Amino acid sequence: MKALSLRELEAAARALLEPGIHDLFAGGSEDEVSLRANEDAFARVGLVPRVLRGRGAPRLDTELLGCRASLPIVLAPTAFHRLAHPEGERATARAAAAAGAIFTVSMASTTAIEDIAQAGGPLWFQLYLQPDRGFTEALVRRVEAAGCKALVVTVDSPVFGRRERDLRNGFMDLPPGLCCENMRPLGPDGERGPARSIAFSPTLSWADVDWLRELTSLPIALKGVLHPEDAKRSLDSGVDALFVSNHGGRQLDTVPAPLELLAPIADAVGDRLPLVLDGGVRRGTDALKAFALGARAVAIGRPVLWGLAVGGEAGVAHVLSLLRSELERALALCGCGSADDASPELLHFSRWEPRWRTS
Ligand SMILES: Cc1cc2nc3c(=O)[nH]c(=O)nc-3n(C[C@H](O)[C@H](O)[C@H](O)COP(=O)(O)O)c2cc1C
Ligand SMILES: O=C(O)C(=O)c1ccccc1
Repeated sequence: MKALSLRELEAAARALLEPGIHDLFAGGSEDEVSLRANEDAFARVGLVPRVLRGRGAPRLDTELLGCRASLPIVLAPTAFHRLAHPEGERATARAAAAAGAIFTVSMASTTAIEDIAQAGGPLWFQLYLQPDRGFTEALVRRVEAAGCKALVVTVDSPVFGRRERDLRNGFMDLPPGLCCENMRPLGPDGERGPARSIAFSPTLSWADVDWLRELTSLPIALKGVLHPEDAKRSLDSGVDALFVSNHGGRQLDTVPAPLELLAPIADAVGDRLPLVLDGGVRRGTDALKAFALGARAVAIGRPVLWGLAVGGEAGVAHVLSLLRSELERALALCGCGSADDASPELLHFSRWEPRWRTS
């Protein structure tokens, strides 16, 4: 039976996945306060539709970091797709390409970027800047050669968040036969060396972003910027976009939902930087709320893994098709002809108190 919603797909994936893998995907850090906050934030904002605006069937196509996309929903970088399905990132990439969606490949992908690029769709590449600049530079060249259109530098991980589900389950590393394929340095004849582990470095600073800016002409997005002062600071480093993200509640716990932090960031950067929001986007209405608060696009993490687990390429295609039709419907019901038509006037923030008629 085909899932009618991402909620149904989540339940189907849970039933199929080995519990430890399910927890690895589903979990957040520490008390999972941020994890819960992400979805809750969308439920707490209401939509107040405008009527009779005659905007016609909504258009979803957009351009982001020089990439055309058929919808403003990006696949967020998530590690280890081959734990969800044997075809892993190849299946994800084929589904994204067929849907005209941008796929952000994780540095921790279990398929090499060159193999993922075979699918032919628009790709961005997510990078954890490594203290070994020589390695980072070689990887950037590799990613450029593979045809990736942008780098997404994750800046919310100076250390790895404490994921207590994984500690309890004893998930330590990938099983034999799987590794982070992009962490295997290429030799002179393209042969792949042993995989290095990904370093998370608390010494990274804006100077490293400046270094990367000099190194490549690819557009650069910073992922995990949540403070308006950091958003402003990023304007000085020549970056091209920001992902407003709390890493799906997997890094610092008790960070508020990105949806709640979006407006001040949009104020801080104005029209100078496009914003991509991720965390808890499960419905077309969620995406619409993010657009109304200043996001140019949203990104989805876990739903892609649910789709993969349930149906490989077809499962991911189903995720994208559900969200596409939900977003079209939400826009039409709000009287919007495109995501650009969404504005805060559509939003209702409840401070509801009963007021009784007394006379
Ligand atoms: C299993 C899993 C693996 C992830 N791996 C990465 C990663 O390798 N790099 C990264 O920047 N973010 C990673 N993220 C965070 C996502 O890019 C994204 O910020 C988050 O999943 C969005 O929230 P959502 O899952 O509620 O849609 C991962 C998230 C999950 C759930
Ligand atoms: O799980 C994550 O959130 C994540 O970012 C990650 C990064 C590297 C390896 C495994 C997971």
